[in-house]
Amino acid sequence: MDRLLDSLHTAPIIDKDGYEYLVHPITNGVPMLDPALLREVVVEMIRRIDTGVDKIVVPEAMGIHLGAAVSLQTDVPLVVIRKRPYGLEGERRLFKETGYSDSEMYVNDVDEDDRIVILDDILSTGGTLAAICETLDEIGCEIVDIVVVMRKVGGESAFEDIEYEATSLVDISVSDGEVTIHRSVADESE
Ligand SMILES: O=P(O)(O)OC[C@H]1O[C@H](OP(=O)(O)OP(=O)(O)O)[C@H](O)[C@@H]1O
Ligand SMILES: Nc1ncnc2[nH]cnc12
Repeated sequence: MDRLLDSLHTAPIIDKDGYEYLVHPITNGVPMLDPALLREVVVEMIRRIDTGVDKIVVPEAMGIHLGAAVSLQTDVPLVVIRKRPYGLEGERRLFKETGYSDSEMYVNDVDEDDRIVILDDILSTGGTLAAICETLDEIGCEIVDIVVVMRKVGGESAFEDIEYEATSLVDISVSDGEVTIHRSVADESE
């Protein structure tokens, strides 16, 4: 996890209307994503999921590179929850709130009884993952694992109100222009 931990200390932090926002290769694709960093993260994510599931589900946009890499390695099909509707039969709309935006997303191709792994880059206010889990529950899927690269700790999380647990590779806080690392999976092997 050296690459991920090092990259967190060098990532720029910008102000989004008072919200301290980390600009990181995994969460933004900016600064550019080193393949060795992506590989390190994806290997750790795959270690933490049941690869015998029916589908990997990721939200657009910054779940896509992670989901694509995990899908290639595991042969599990990838479903992307999109920010635009296609109007296809069975499409479901969800409403999500994050720390800096409110928006709609659209779920296609997830069916009752599907066994699902959800992946994403970051769990921050939890609004995105809470909305996704609620919608997959309504459809009648089984959410087997939820894995994120980073979890922001120290704030309120909508995700705490729901029955699922998310595994993170690293827990961070972002404050006064600095990232603090609270825990990482690297600690588990010590
Ligand atoms: O826990 P939350 O507060 O919901 O924040 C986490 C979400 O925020 C980001 O997505 P964003 O909606 O900014 O879209 P992007 O992936 O297109 O950058 C990120 O990729 C997560 O999906
Ligand atoms: N890149 C990011 N930095 C800080 N908080 C976030 N919440 C969602 N994405 C984030």
